[in-house]
Amino acid sequence: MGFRGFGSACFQLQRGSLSPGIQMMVVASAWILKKHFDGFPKTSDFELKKIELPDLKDGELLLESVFLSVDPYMRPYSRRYMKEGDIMIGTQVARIVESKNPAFAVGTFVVGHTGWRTHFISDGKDLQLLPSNWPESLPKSLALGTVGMPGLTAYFGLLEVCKMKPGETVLVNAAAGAVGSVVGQLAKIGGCKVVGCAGSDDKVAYLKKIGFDEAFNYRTVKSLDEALSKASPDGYDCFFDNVGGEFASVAINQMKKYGRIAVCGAISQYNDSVPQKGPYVQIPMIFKELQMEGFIVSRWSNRREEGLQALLKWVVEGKVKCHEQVTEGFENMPMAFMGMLKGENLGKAVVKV
Ligand SMILES: NC(=O)C1=CN([C@@H]2O[C@H](COP(=O)(O)OP(=O)(O)OC[C@H]3O[C@@H](n4cnc5c(N)ncnc54)[C@H](OP(=O)(O)O)[C@@H]3O)[C@@H](O)[C@H]2O)C=CC1
Ligand SMILES: CCCCCCCCC/C=C/C=O
Repeated sequence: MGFRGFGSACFQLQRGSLSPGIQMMVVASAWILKKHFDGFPKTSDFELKKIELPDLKDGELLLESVFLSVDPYMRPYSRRYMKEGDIMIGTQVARIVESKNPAFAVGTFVVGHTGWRTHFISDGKDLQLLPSNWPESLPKSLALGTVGMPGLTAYFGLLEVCKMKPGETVLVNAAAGAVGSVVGQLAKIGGCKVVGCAGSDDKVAYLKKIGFDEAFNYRTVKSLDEALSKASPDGYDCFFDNVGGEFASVAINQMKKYGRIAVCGAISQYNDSVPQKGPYVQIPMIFKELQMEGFIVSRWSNRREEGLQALLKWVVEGKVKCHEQVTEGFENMPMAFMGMLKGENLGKAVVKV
């Protein structure tokens, strides 16, 4: 596994560390969406704010973020679900530093969904515990990646949407990223041939290292159509689409009859101010009798434990390899987010506080 930058968590101020009876104010840092993104996000769209946290009430916990996730969905979600001035949406692995809730012990690590902030207060209801059999030696940051939401996206997208079967050929784009790298490895475990596309030669080398049968750099091939055809002359049974746009328009023509397309993401369109125009999907859909289904991973929230246990087992057994792109420092959240959108990450992009 390629891990970088692990170390101890950083405290800003720890309440309860002074003499009994003396309470220190905890000040959280938070990144705010100052201005809605127009095109590609800019540094000036974000603002770092300080938030004073109140004393804990009975039943509450104080948590400090240890790792925070930067994900593509934040770009389209911000426009749809956030207003200017809101804390940036997001998920973190956090450690409980103070507890007035007997169900949660100080020192426990959990996954929270409270956005880009260093500290927060919770009543525990919105927190997800890491699987109880999480090995001590396994980085907890993986709960944001391979053994977290992106891994679950790969797992349910392949099993339930692509309905992959042994012997089939699976195509995945953004293949060296958080979701794509798991898609390819799960498809191999499932007995498929796997073709992956990524945006640099280093990423292509990584895909081959982790077992992809064919991989190419979509930025440097002369013709995407020819490269797809060369990688699988008989076409594709399953297409796990993370990218959308022009890539998907070309790939759809290489599907086999009755092929299945899982529309997972459309990152090539997230920063468009003006929507892209066709080619349109209807003609290949009709003549190849394709199934094309969009999905959001939360559809399978009731099977989260099943997915996490399967992913955790494969990771522990070494059957699924993980790589993380770790950016150091909470102050670098916007940079890490923008870098991920530009393709600077290999594997899951996370920030270590
Ligand atoms: N439906 C769902 O429930 C979920 C959907 N998703 C979606 O899955 C996709 C992958 O997410 P995730 O694995 O977290 O992110 P990644 O770790 O794959 O990071 C994003 C990658 O996208 C690629 N990329 C960026 N811009 C473009 C572009 N214009 N054309 C082609 N590729 C581009 C870059 O890789 P490269 O260098 O190869 O270009 C970049 O590294 C996203 O579309 C995301 O929105 C993610 C989670 C859940
Ligand atoms: C506050 C964090 C909510 C996490 C939601 C994750 C859902 C991701 C769905 C992704 C869609 C497209 O990228």
